[in-house]
Amino acid sequence: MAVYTEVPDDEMAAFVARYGIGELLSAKGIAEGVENSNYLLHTTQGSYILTLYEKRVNPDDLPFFLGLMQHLAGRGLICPQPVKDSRGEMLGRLAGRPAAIVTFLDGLSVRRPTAAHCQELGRGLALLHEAGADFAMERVNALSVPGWRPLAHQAGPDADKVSPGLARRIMAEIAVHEASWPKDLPRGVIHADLFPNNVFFIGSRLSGLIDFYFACTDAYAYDLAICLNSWCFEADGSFNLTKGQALLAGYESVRPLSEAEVAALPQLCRGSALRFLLTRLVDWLNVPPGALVKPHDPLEYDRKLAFHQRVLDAREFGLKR
Ligand SMILES: Nc1ncnc2c1ncn2[C@@H]1O[C@H](COP(=O)(O)OP(=O)(O)OP(=O)(O)O)[C@@H](O)[C@H]1O
Ligand SMILES: N[C@@H](CCO)C(=O)O
Repeated sequence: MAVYTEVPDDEMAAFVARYGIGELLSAKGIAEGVENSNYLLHTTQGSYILTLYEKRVNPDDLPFFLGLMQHLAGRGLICPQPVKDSRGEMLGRLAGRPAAIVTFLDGLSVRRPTAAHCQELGRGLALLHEAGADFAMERVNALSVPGWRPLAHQAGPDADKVSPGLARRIMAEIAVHEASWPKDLPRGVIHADLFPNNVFFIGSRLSGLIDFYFACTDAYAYDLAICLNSWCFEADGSFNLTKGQALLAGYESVRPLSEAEVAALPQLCRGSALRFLLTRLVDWLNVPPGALVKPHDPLEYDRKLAFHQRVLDAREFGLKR
């Protein structure tokens, strides 16, 4: 994560003191990520992550995110667990922002996932879907089709400064999905941002999932599409069929896809590429002055979108049927 909000030392220590997690020894801003401000805390009792929720997080959604992590951890999924303060509250306020402390997970994220990592990830994603199936709360995916036109307007004509013709390409793509987005697919809790930086491994074994702040209620296969996009392309822009096959096989080893999900996968991949192109574009054009953040390249997702516009069948992602 990034650091948008600096917290004075005395405020930080007073905040941590309310949680019964020992005395604060150090608090370091974490430069990775783009969404919220994160600090790695060391206390006399161990390590924790402090998150201050920023612009894209609606405070009304925080009970969903924190409740979900608690629910998934209770179902045996390895994910951060929100820590309660002395009044039993998971959500606090620090430096003018909503804030929470969660447990620290061991493991490392991989920059260049192998097919074995993709297989583990696929399995982990399906386990997440199963573990979330009986979570009682719902959250609309604010970054699905109805959210794309407002994002495109936010970027406006400046999109063409990033790549000539981009504004027009985006509007044409939005129109395609508004007219034909698949409905009635199996749905439930999805992570919606399970990129390699949000998945930890110890050796080749998946050891934990983090960053549930885009989680929502949506089609399971859309989560798979997000992972195909973020795990299976190479740095040269090519799609790695072996990785796609491994990811899908890992997923189906736990939760086989229905025919409708298989048929919808090419469009879901296309829409997911557009979603990340749009949010990255808006962020690229609006870096807050002084923030410790490195925005992601929107054009990476423009190239992925171009790939998906030519895909006709999920077998082109490595699906073996
Ligand atoms: N519970 C945790 N345990 C260990 N490390 C964590 C934990 N939560 C976050 N981190 C560390 O902080 C970094 C940023 O966290 P995270 O990915 O949640 O930020 P973000 O701003 O939401 O990022 P993104 O760009 O993926 O949305 C991670 O890469 C990881 O190194
Ligand atoms: N994972 C996202 C950032 C968080 O939404 C991206 O890479 O664009």
